[in-house]
Amino acid sequence: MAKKATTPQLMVTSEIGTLRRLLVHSPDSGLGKVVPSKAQDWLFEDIVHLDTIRRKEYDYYTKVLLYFLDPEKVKGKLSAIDAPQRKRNFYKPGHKDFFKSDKVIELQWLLADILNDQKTKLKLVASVCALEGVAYATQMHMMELDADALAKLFISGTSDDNEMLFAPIPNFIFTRDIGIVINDYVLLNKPARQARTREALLAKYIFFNHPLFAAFQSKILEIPEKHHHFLNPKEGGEKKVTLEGGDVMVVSKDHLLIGVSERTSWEAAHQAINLLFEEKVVKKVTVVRIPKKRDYMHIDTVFTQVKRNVWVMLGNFSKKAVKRLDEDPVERILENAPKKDEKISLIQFHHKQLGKPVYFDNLEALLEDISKNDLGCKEKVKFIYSGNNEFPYDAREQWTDSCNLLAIKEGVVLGYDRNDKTVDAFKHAGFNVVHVADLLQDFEAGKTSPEQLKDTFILMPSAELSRARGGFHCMSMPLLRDEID
Ligand SMILES: NC(=O)NCCC[C@H](N)C(=O)O
Repeated sequence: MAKKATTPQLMVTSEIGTLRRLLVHSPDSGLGKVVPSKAQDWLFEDIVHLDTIRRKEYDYYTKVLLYFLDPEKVKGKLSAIDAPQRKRNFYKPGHKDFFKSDKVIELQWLLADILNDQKTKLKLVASVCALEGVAYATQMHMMELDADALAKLFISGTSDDNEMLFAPIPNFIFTRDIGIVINDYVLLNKPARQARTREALLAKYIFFNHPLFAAFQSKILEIPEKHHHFLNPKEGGEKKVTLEGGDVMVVSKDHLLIGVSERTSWEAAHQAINLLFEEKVVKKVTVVRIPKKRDYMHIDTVFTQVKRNVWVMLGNFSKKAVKRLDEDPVERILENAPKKDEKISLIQFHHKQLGKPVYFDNLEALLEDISKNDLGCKEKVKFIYSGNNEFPYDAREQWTDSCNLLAIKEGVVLGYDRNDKTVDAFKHAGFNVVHVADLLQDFEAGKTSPEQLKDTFILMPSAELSRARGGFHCMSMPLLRDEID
């Protein structure tokens, strides 16, 4: 793709405008190398079965994305693509039959592209080897590899002759967390966890070197560390500047949400606000502070947007939960005393009145304000709750990403098929629910089309994927969405 003239387009002004272009990464062989003793360090909840996660789960995601964003690649061809003798070659970056879409863009493909340039190759080999403590002789050997083999090695950690040279980066499938497009800017991430450091390095090289982003070089933003941070005696302490894309949501062209969470620090939110206001990227930033908990990780694990007036969220941050505490003083004292970090707090900054922030009491109040005041929505704003807000399904289903949905166009979302109570709540709210396999069959049979779909929850198989602890919002980095009027 590097040498082809592509129309470089980067523009995301909402969470729900029709998706036109995104970055993805399909599960590579590194996921099949996660061992139980490293699963937690590598941020997986369990080990996964590679063939199942690919063939029975993620490949459906690829197909449905292509059907919506780049239909010529798949329309009328699905049974041939999936024929056993084709050995999934369509889905394998580096294979001659790979789908090579410039709408559903595979990161490994972009990485191989930039590695065709000798100077970039030299720099990136040196950087990866320094990061992973690779011996000099191996580094020299890596310089001999061709671009496809090297890209594969950088991601999976394993060479073509099956030698594991360094750890895999199994979380690279969660492309949301490598960077975020805000209007026509790209904000690069600073991962909080060691296991995701190589992802950030590869992403940085791709954004600064791939022709797809050539026109946007001055708009790639890196969050600065604090001045003289290296002199700070508290290494790894509270003041670390870390920010991951799951904590950044572009809810309108003027308004950005930044989560402060297990992964994104106050310090990073602070630096990002200054930078974005300085560059005039947005006019308003709301900081959504959530408890630092593995269950919640990023703000997109507790809420996402479905339509202008519909949101899915976890009931713990609802006004009902807040009100219940207000009405029962004993509970409030008990709730607040031992773990005051357990509540959500919402503070909104306007670039012209930085000293006068606006506070919201609960998540619904903020989301309703966005729907009505940022998006001009006249209809009643609706909230669909994880697990239909019934204990214990609310917590169980949030854990398996009931709140982490990807809007492929307004009202049409992709989510896991295992969150039964949440799906029931969607039905109750008037949404159609369809399994992706049936939907693709209907597309192929011409019974329906992406354009015809409205208010639909597309059920995606999830037994293995959910063990990696992220949903389709996490598995997508939108580059281009239509503006919503
Ligand atoms: N945006 C997201 O919420 N991403 C999910 C990342 C899951 C990954 N296993 C992690 O723990 O970083």
